[in-house]
Amino acid sequence: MVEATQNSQPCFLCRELEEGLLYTQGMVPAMIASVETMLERWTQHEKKEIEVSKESRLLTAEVISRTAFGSSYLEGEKIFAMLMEMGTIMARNRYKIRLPGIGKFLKLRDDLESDKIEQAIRESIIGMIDKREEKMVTGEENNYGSDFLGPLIKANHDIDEKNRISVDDMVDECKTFYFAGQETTIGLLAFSLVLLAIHTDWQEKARKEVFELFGQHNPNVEGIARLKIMSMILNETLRLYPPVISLLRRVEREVRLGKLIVPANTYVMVPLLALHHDPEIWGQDVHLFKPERFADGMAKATNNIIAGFNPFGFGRRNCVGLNFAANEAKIAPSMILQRYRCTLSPNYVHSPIQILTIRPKNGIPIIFNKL
Ligand code: HEM
Repeated sequence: MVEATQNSQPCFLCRELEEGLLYTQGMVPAMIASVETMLERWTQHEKKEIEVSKESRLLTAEVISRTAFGSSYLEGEKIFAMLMEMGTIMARNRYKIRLPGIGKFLKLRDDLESDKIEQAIRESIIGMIDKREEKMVTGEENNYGSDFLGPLIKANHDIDEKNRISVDDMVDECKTFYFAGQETTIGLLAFSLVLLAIHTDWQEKARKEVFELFGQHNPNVEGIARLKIMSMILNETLRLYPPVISLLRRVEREVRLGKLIVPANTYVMVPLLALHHDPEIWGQDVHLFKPERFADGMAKATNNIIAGFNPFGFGRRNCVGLNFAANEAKIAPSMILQRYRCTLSPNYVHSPIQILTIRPKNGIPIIFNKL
């Protein structure tokens, strides 16, 4: 079997917790409030260029801070900055070959720097946890909170050892949540806005759908589930610019893959980007933006090779944040389209680059004109 692999033994209890928390629709109001904060900022910049990748970074940070940690972006700002720094170091060292074992004795500058950042992130997260615990002890609150962090702390205090998670698990969970939840969603939001700004016919179709479902009101859970055009646009964005370009799996026992016999313990890379751009799956127009591919379902879009489209991974280690990301990626453009018509700035230079995830190298300047 080809199995998911991670650096450490996965915390399956944490995964169960994540699934429970992330599949709820209760996070929609916090997402809407975060988009409102962003749009409020935009009122100062109407008709001028807005740097959309920066805005997407702020928005996703605000959404995660509010939904997962019950705080505003400002409180989590330090952690986001440190994680970004850590991401840059990781990307810089990704393809460097090191002799096994030597890293224990010989620390390079980046190793020392990342150890320092990791310790500081840990301290910040433990600080947030301590604050919650203190409020419980003093009676200021009668639970640990209903966001993502609350149930993690509760699980850390579970009297049943089987259900208890360690402090390290809690810290790891928070880091994963901040990191996995932000970098990926920034790419989806930013590139979907680029494509809408270029393909104004699809922008109009999406706007029409948004007005039909919500009018001038904020998106609601029922309507979000019915956004068909928007879903097609987001799928096509994820196909062209998958934030995660490959998956890694370790083969647990010998397995036949087509003509290949793959021995146990081999690492197999699943190249999502290549699959998403394979003309055999998508046709000769594979490089064009054509959301209509997804109009009649996944089987039709992928020429019956459903494994050809997997932006969120697959199997039991697939992305737990899929619904969370889908909600956020539908809410933000819906609320933007209700207010603005957008066009790409002449200063835009198309330059997707992979730094852990796919992102725009030179930013995304877009001009927003009030409807
Ligand atoms: C456009 C947005 C996103 C994309 C494209 C994406 C993609 C992915 C992919 C490809 C994986 C690896 C899956 C595999 O190996 O099969 C993954 C894992 C994961 N994602 Fe996402 N993700 C997104 C958003 C999010 C969000 C918003 C969160 C949390 C709020 C999140 C949390 C996670 C976690 C915790 C894992 C690890 C799951 C595990 O190993 O059990 N992701 N994601």
